[in-house]
Amino acid sequence: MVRVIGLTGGIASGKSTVSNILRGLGAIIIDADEVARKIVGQDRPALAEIERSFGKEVIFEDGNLNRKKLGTIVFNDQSLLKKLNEITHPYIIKEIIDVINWYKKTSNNRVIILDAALLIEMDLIYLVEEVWLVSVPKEVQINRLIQRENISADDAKKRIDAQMSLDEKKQYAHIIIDNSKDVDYLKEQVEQNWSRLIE
Ligand SMILES: CC(C)(COP(=O)(O)OP(=O)(O)OC[C@H]1O[C@@H](n2cnc3c(N)ncnc32)[C@H](O)[C@@H]1O)[C@@H](O)C(=O)NCCC(=O)NCCS
Ligand SMILES: Nc1ncnc2c1ncn2[C@@H]1O[C@H](COP(=O)(O)OP(=O)(O)OP(=O)(O)O)[C@@H](O)[C@H]1O
Repeated sequence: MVRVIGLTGGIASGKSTVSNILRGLGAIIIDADEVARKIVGQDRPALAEIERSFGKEVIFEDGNLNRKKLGTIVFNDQSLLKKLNEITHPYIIKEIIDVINWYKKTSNNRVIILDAALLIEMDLIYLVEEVWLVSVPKEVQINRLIQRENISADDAKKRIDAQMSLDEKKQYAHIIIDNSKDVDYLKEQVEQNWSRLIE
């Protein structure tokens, strides 16, 4: 049997860090950001739709998506973010379901971690048996985001505010992982939940 766990949390809350720990413990990771990058690859229909809606200026000369430019556009305008979601989400959801089904057919006795910032917003909860939520105080989240992306505090806040709030997400969570301290503290909680899961 293949089991599927949803891992969610705001931008830069620490989902990838948790996924890496879980991979080391034997989990299969499906990273929704990676899927989202794949479906806008060159010659993919989603990329053509983005070009039609957002114009040539979000496409590099070599045909690849200018992610930084498109990010700046959509994270400054809710209605444009909605438009981008309407184009990309159906492709992302289809690909995630296809990958889960492939693992279900080809694997046995494994746990899949579906790492998705927008797990709740994209209505993917029905695919998972538990929702694990990575929680960080907003100030810590802003600081980690600024450091990782090298962006301004203002841009970091805009990206955070484009997502469902942590309090709202908590209503859907079975497990809350506290990532306000160091990585050892994070690891301890992840290992505990993994042991409980595979017991
Ligand atoms: C806007 C884009 C081009 C910016 O690309 P960029 O390389 O700068 O960021 P990246 O894709 O690595 O995303 C980083 C983080 O931003 C946040 N984020 C991304 N898309 C969204 C969105 N539509 N709404 C809210 N937050 C988002 C997530 O926390 C994500 O982990 C890109 O994020 C995108 O195409 N987004 C739409 C697809 C999507 O919803 N992806 C998230 C799937 S969970
Ligand atoms: N406990 C921690 N202490 C210090 N830094 C941390 C901790 N956890 C994560 N980080 C750092 O914070 C940043 C965000 O973490 P990570 O990339 O895992 O978040 P994420 O939720 O996967 O982000 P995204 O939403 O963009 O996918 C990274 O630079 C990571 O190295």
